[in-house]
Amino acid sequence: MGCAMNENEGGILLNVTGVWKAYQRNAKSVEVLKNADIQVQAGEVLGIVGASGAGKSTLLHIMGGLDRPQKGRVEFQGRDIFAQKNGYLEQFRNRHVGFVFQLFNLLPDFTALENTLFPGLIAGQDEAKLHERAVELLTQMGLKERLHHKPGELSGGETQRVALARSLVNAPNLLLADEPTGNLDSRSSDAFMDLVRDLNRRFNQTFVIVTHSPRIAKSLDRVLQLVDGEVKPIDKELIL
Ligand SMILES: Nc1ncnc2c1ncn2[C@@H]1O[C@H](COP(=O)(O)OP(=O)(O)OP(=O)(O)O)[C@@H](O)[C@H]1O
Repeated sequence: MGCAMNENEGGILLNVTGVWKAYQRNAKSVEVLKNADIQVQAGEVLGIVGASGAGKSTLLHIMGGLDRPQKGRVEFQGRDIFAQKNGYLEQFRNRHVGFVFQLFNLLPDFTALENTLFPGLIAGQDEAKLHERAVELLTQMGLKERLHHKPGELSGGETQRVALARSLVNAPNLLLADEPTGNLDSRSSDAFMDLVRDLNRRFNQTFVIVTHSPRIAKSLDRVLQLVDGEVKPIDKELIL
């Protein structure tokens, strides 16, 4: 790809400590995260598994600064992301984190290329360089012939690869993916995970991937399990 991806050089990239999150439901408070801790190492591909409703998406959203915990800290480069001055959180989300969701979240009226450009335009990247990088990323994803197609004209696998290109356009330190292959057939899912591996190997790109798939979980560097609101290590060999 020929583009500097980020400055990940080992060590803890994101340090989540004592995170607590409860939702109000029918006038009752339901505790989803209770003292959840996660240390994401720079350059790893980390998996998060857990039963449906265990709080995986909630945790991922908090890690990416999309949602606030009631207690606890999320530290990036030694700073508590929720305790900084105006504008920090938006900047953190836009420049340092990339998100890939199961439902892709692409804008339907814009082409693959335009969707990929958006986060870079918001970040104020130089337009010519941004365009070059977006085309390069989409080409890398095997989408050179699909640059001007809208999401409705793409397959599920292609759409998800556009979402991956879009999430990488600002060279984020951390890529957070919530069930990224949940809607894909096994071939597209394998192709997506091959790209993840390739990005990790070539650019030391750090990933946190929430997955229900035992096959994907087993292929990751390290897997954590969310149980009763807490994060616990799990032996990959024991994942069925
Ligand atoms: N905004 C909200 N308001 C109220 N309850 C919520 C909200 N978001 C999530 N929840 C509840 O919190 C719990 C955890 O949800 P979350 O989506 O984090 O779980 P999950 O592990 O990602 O589940 P799944 O694997 O099914 O996607 C669920 O019981 C869910 O219903």
